[in-house]
Parts: sequence; structure tokens; C-alpha cells
Amino acid sequence: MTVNVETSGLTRSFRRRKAVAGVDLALGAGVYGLLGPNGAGKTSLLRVLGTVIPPSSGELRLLGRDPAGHAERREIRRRLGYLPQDLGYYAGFTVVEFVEYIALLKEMPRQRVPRAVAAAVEDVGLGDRARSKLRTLSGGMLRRVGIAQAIVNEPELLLLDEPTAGLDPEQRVQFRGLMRRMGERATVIVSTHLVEDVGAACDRVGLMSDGRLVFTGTPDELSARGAGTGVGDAPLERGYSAVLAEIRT
Ligand SMILES: Nc1ncnc2c1ncn2[C@@H]1O[C@H](COP(=O)(O)OP(=O)(O)OP(=O)(O)O)[C@@H](O)[C@H]1O
Repeated sequence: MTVNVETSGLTRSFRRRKAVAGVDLALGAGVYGLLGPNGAGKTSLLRVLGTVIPPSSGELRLLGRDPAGHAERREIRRRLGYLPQDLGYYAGFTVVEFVEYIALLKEMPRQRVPRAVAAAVEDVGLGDRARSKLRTLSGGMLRRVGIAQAIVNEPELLLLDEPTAGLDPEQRVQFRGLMRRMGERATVIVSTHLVEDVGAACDRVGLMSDGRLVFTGTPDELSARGAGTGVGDAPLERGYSAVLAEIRT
């Protein structure tokens, strides 16, 4: 297995608060779901893995490279895709213009860009809005533009921060299919509050609390943790609440 994400004792502090507090990961291809309560550190971890902010301490290797070095970081950025929680965009750009702009920032060869942009826009079901200006799109459609810009370079490492927030049920189902397809060859890390996303699309799941990974395993293993004890309407919800209850006592 090619390990695309390797961390050991990874921390990220904001003043005295440790948003990420000693995370160990070794991830190859597949879809890894990141669950956890508000403020658990999911976004901070994804930002570190996306080379948006550096770690405060610990070991970090992405796609076999050390992001602390300028040239290596640039190489990593070419090969990763990142959907932040709040994606900034230019309202006057069309869907195609925006995704193209990101493709060029990622230093994709120019001749590959038009076809890659068209494919990414189709993949998120926005083919019929390709020429629409971003200001005319709904919230869920903008989220899908965000997903398109994250996948346009066929990333080997894809980081998605709450990608399904605002998507309608049909689009969520489509999107899970896309995640599974991407996970066949890439490492996909997806932070979500929707346990259905985890059950349907993730091979493995990590549960964060207070900056730490307090559970890592398969969705079935997380469900099993809640058997007969946890609070929730679905097995994964019960597993989630049982693990959190255990560490809080
Ligand atoms: N730029 C920052 N400056 C100061 N504190 C921050 C910053 N970013 C995150 N934090 C703090 O770090 C902790 C983890 O936040 P983070 O956004 O990573 O959590 P999260 O799991 O993504 O939460 P949510 O589910 O609400 O999105 C929180 O206590 C947050 O207030």
C-alpha cells in the first residue's frame, strides 16, 4: 500500500489551545471519514493536511514528501485537492471559469485543462449550469462547484470539509458514489456530521474529540461500539455517542 498521509504526534495549537493534539495516521487509498463534535479539531487537521497551516509539532509526510520544504510543498499542492469549509470565490466568474482558474493555480498542463474542467463539472452534476455566473447559483450548487475545483486535477489526496452540507438527498447519493470512485486510487479524507455519509461511502472512520483521535476503525466497528448502549436513531449514531460517552467519563 502506498501511504499518502503519514502523521505521528501531529499537533496544531492556536495560542494555548491544542486544536489537534497528537494525531497518528497512516492512510493509503480509500475513503476515510472524520467525525466529531463541533470544535473537535477536524477542520484544523484538514487545514494542516492541506498545507494551509503548518503543524506546531510532530511528524507529517504527504504523498511521500515533507511539506516543510518549499519545493516539496509545491509538489504536494499540485497533487492534492481541498474543499475548505468556507470556499471563497469570485461571484462574477462562471462555473467553468472558476474551476479553470483553480486548475491553472494547480499548474495543470494547459492543454489538459478544458477537458478536465468539463469532466469535473459533469461529475458534480452541473453540466447544465457550466456557463452560469456563481452569483446566480444556490448554496448547494456552490458547494458542488467547490467539489469540482477539488477534484479537477484528479488528486491523489483529496480533503473534503463537510462536502455534503447543503446538498439535497439526490445529490448526496451521487456525491457518495463520486467519493467511492475517487477512493479507488486516491486517499480521500472527508469531515462530516452526517453519519449516513460515513456508512455509505467510507472504508474507515476516525472520531475526533478535543484534538485527539479517540476511535479509528471501520464503520461496522464503530456501530458495534454502540450496541445496546449508545444514544441515537441509527447504529453508527449509537456507536458515535457511546465512544464519546466513554471518554467523557
Ligand atoms: N484560527 C484559529 N484561531 C484560534 N482558534 C482556532 C482557530 N481555528 C480553530 N480554532 C479552535 O480550535 C478548535 C478546533 O476547531 P476546528 O474548527 O478544527 O473544529 P471542528 O471539529 O472542525 O469543528 P466543527 O465541527 O464545528 O466544524 C476549536 O476550539 C476552535 O475554536
